Amino acid sequence: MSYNSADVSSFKDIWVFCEQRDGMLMETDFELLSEGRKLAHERGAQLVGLLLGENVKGLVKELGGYGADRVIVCDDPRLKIYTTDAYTKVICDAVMERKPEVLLLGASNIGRDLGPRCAARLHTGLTADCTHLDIEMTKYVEFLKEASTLDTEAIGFDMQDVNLKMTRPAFGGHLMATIICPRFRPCMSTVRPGVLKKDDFDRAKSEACVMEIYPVKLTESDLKTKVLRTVKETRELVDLLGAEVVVAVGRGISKDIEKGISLAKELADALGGGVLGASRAVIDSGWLSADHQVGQTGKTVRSRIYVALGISGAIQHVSGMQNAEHIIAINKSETAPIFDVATYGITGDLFKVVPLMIESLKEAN
Ligand SMILES: Cc1cc2nc3c(=O)[nH]c(=O)nc-3n(C[C@H](O)[C@H](O)[C@H](O)COP(=O)(O)OP(=O)(O)OC[C@H]3O[C@@H](n4cnc5c(N)ncnc54)[C@H](O)[C@@H]3O)c2cc1C
Repeated sequence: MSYNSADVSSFKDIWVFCEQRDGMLMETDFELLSEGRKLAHERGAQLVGLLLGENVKGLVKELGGYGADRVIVCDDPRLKIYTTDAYTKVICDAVMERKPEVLLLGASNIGRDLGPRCAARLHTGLTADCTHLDIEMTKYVEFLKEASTLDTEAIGFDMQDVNLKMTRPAFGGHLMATIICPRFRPCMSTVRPGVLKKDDFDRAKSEACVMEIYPVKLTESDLKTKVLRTVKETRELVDLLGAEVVVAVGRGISKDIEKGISLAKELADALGGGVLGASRAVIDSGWLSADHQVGQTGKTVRSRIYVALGISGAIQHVSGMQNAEHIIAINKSETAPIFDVATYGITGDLFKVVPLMIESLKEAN
């Protein structure tokens, strides 16, 4: 098999690594497929899911419903539980043989481990932790303005001049960097869970999706680690990603931490099954566990309601909650930047304002 990552014209199609754990697909898979669908449409390419695991064929139609034209299934008992060696080997084999133009992975713990390994082995570039993807069409549009035909060959336009634009926060989140990988393929990117919008499930697309079984070639020497047992953390983690309502606390609760947290929980309940979030200041101070963190180095939420209690609104926090539908900010400083993104802002002491909100909500219910 000849593989040369610099031979960019021999690569085509958009691939999405579809992560599953215990036979359950991740929400990020659907977000990536929905975005991948748009990219594939613009490139006139196929959208292909890459699914690794054991007995996972039953998941193919679900991936089709979110846009995959085809799903390549690598089914093997040695892929049941994720290991870096086995997954890297199988993915790189498939990529070297089929040569996709783009390979997208979720920036989950697994994606963050797997992406760089594969990129190094495939001799290509990777943009980690992206928040936005786009196809660079500028040159194409310029050509079309001059041309009288859509036939790119006839106008001498090289479609390989079209690049995937991968955007991610840089310099501590103070600016957004857009990165391209013009000389090598595939263009690889890990994308933060929750930032891309997932489409609705489409039954017709699901039915039309084609499954392809890829022969897994693994030998004992490919596997350097063995998972002996998996110990699940018994503590219940908060589900910020799927939450409809998030009430988040910041350093503004420092006057009485326990009271601040319990008020936030009470408000979350009064708003209807809300989930407790936090700024990084709260996590770094050890007041709440890391799974509560919202922001650039935490989770990205798209809740219907987001309440920020005593949070200043630093760019790194805002990048994780600005897509919420209704943002309610309570801060004692009227110049706090959180008010710039808030739908409703209340200037005041959270310890006085929140009990009044809870009371009115209880009365209204
Ligand atoms: C690389 C990098 C990544 C980062 N990632 C994240 C991230 O993922 N998430 C994140 O949140 N941060 C992140 N940060 C940190 C971020 O820059 C801020 O330091 C942090 O968000 C501040 O948290 P805060 O708003 O709770 O605290 P502060 O900035 O200290 O703000 C506290 C606010 O509370 C208000 N207040 C005080 N008392 C009261 C009261 N009684 N009632 C009402 N309001 C009150 C104050 O007016 C103030 O606005 C990151 C930073 C870096 C450099």
